[in-house]
Amino acid sequence: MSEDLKREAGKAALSFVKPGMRLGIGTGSTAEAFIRELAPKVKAGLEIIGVPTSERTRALCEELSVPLTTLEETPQLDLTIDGADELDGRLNLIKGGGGALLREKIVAQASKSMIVIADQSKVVEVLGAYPLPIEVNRFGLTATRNAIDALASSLNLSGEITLRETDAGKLFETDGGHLIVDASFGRIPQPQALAVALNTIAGVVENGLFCALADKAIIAAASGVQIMEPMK
Ligand SMILES: O=C(CO)[C@H](O)[C@H](O)COP(=O)(O)O
Repeated sequence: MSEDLKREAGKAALSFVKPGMRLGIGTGSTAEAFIRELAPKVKAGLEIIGVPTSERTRALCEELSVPLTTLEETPQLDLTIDGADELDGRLNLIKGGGGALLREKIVAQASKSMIVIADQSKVVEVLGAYPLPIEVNRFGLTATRNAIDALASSLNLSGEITLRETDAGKLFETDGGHLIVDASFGRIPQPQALAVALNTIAGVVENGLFCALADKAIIAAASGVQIMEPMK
């Protein structure tokens, strides 16, 4: 997505931010564009308090003087604004490309409402072209991968399951100290069923399928910005 489209999506999201709101603040380059739009409004007097979904987001908010709290101090939030790697017409999402899926899901679940910001290329008919991030415990990694593989087969899904590494070739570690495997299933026709089933595997900490969490998506395209609501 071009920087311009990210900025447009971020700017459009601002119109949903009201004075006094407790905001969940997402992770990723589109969420960062939103934070960069939010910061000057805060400086100009908009009163909000944010809960960041990652250490990366926390650092940017601190740098830009966006006031923060923790989910411990503020366990109920009004609105979360976050990016996504893919979304379908029902606003089921794949998230976790930036590795923050666990905190992102905890924050989204603690929010009365969630708005996704993305560009048109992320809207798909069926989720799964983007590899599904699954956060896993280090202990028993091979057993967990095997269990994910077996579960996928039982749901007629197949594809490579790779352990995420950093550009430097080290294991990618989440803010929670866990690892991520990326499952390239290609198509996930029943995301809710897969999300529930994955979380029955003990070594799975959380998966990147966000179902029935987003209320709206702000989709930026060259032709303009559109608001999507979940298809019934
Ligand atoms: O889920 C995420 C991070 O865990 C991001 O929201 C997702 O990866 C989209 O990122 P970007 O806006 O950079 O494309």
